[in-house]
Amino acid sequence: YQWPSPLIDQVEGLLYEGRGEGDPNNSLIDFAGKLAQCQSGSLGESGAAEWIRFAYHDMATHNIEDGTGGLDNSLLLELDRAENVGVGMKHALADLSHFPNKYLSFSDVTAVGVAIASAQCQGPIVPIRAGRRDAIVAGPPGVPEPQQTLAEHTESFRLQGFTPEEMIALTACGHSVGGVRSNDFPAMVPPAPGTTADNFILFDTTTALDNTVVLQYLNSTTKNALVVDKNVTLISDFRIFNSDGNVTMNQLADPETFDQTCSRLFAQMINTVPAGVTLTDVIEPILTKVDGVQLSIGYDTLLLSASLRFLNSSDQRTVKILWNDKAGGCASGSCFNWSQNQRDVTTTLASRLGLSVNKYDFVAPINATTSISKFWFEINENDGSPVTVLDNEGSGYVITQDRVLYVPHSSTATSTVVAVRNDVAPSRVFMDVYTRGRSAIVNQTVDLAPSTDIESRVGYAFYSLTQSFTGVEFTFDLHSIVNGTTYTEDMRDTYFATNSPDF
Ligand code: HEM
Repeated sequence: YQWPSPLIDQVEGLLYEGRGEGDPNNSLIDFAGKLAQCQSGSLGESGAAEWIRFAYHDMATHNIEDGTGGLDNSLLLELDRAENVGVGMKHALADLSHFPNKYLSFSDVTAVGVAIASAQCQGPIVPIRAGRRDAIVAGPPGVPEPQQTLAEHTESFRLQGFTPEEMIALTACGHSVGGVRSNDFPAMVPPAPGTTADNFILFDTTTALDNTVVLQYLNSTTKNALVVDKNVTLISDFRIFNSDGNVTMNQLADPETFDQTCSRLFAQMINTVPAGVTLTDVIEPILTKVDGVQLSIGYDTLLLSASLRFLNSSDQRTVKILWNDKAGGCASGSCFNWSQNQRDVTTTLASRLGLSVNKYDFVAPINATTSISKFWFEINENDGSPVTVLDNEGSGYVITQDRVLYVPHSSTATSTVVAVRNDVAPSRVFMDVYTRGRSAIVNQTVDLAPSTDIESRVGYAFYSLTQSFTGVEFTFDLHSIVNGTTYTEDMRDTYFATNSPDF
C-alpha cells in the first residue's frame, strides 16, 4: 500500500472513517452516519434493511452458468420491475447515490453499504473487497418473489451460486432486519388500521441483525408475514426455512453460528460479480493514511492542507509535516509545520474492531516561489520511543504540479474557483466533472473563465465557473493547458469547498 491509492483509500474511508464529524451540514455525505440508528422510521423502517435488500436484489440476477449479472448496479436500470418493488429501494438509492465517483463504482458503494448496515445493527463484520464495475444495460429478470414455489426458489438460488442450505441461511440473515410494507405488498400487509397509510410488519421483534428471526420462527412466536400470512401462496420464508426439515434453522439458533454464517454469505453475496471483474484483496484498516491533500492559495503563500490518520488515539502524540521544495531541498529555510488539531472519526465498524480512528489536520504555508515537490511526516509519541518518519517508503507524498490548483475556500457547491500560475498564460482551463444524480452518473467537460472579481496574487491568476450541476457534491479533474502541455489535479471533491475566504 502506497499513498495515494485512490480506490482502496476511498473504500477504506467509507468503512472506517466517519465524515460527519458532528457537523449537521455533512450529514448527507457521512456514509456510516446515515445508519446511525439501525431502525429509524416511525413504522420501524430500517435504512440498514433497505441497503441490504438493495444489494441482494442487485446480485440476485447472477447466473453462474454464463457468468452474467451479480453485484453490478444493474438494479438501477431494473427498478421499474415488479420483482424490485418498494419504497425502500428508492430510499436506498437516494442514500447510496451520493458516494460513487470516478474511482468508486456504485456497486462498490452498495457492497460497503452491506458491511456498514450489518455493523450498525450489531450484526457480524462483513469483509469487503473493491473493484466492482457498474453495468450500463439492464440484465434479465430473476429476483425471487414470494408467490414462487420452493423448487423455483431453489433453482434461482442455485443460479445465484448458493446451495439449498445457503438459500435458507441467507434468507434468514437478510430477513433478520426490516419487514414487509403494506404499500409494497398490500395482499400480505393491510394498511394501518383506520387509514390508508403505509403499514409495516417487522420480520422479528428486535432491531438488531441477530438470530431473533430464527428463534421466533422455531418457537412459533414469529410475526414474519412471509411465514404466517393467511395466504399460503405468499409464505415463501416458511417454505424455505423448513425445506431441509429445519436442520439449518436449528443450527442458526446458535448466535455464533448465525453470525459466522451471515458474515460468510453476505460476503459471498456482494462478491458475486460478472465474469471478468476482478476484486481486490479484503480491505483492512490502513495503519497510517494520508487524506484530504490539497495544495491551494493563501494570501501570500501557497497552502498545503492534508491530514494524517491513525488507528489509535493518543493525548500526547505530536505530528509534524515536512516537505521539499521544487528543487528538492528547503531553500526558504523553513519546510515543516505542526498539526492544527486532532479529531475522532471512528465509525461503529471501526470501534467494533477495537480501533479509535483519528485524524491530525495540517494547513501548512508553503513559499509560493520555491513551492513543493513532496511531503512526509514525523511522529513523536512522547513516550520515550524514537521519533518515527512516515515517508511512504522513501518517496514521500508527491505533489506532481502546481500550475493549476483548486481553491476550495473560495468555492461553494455552486461556484468553483481555481488558481493558475500566471508566468505563462494557459490556453485553456477546464474541468472534467463527474456528478452524482439519483439514477445516473453524468460526465461533462466545462471551461473556466478568468475571474473578474479575484485579483491575482502570489504568482497566480484566478479562474472561475458558476455551475449548474445537481447533486450535493461532485468530483472533478482540473486541467490547464500551458504551451501544449496539460497539467492535471486529479479528482478534486467539492466536499473540500468551504466558502470561507478568511481562512
Ligand atoms: C426467496 C427469497 C426471498 C423472497 C421471496 C423475499 C421477499 C421479500 C419481501 C416480500 C420483502 C418485503 C419488501 C417490502 O415490503 O418492501 C422482503 C424484505 C426484505 N428482504 Fe427479502 N426475500 C427473499 C430473500 C432475501 C435475501 C436472500 C435477502 C438478503 C440477504 C433479503 C433481504 C431482505 C431485507 C433486508 C428486507 C427488508 C427490507 C426493508 O425492511 O425495507 N431477502 N423480502
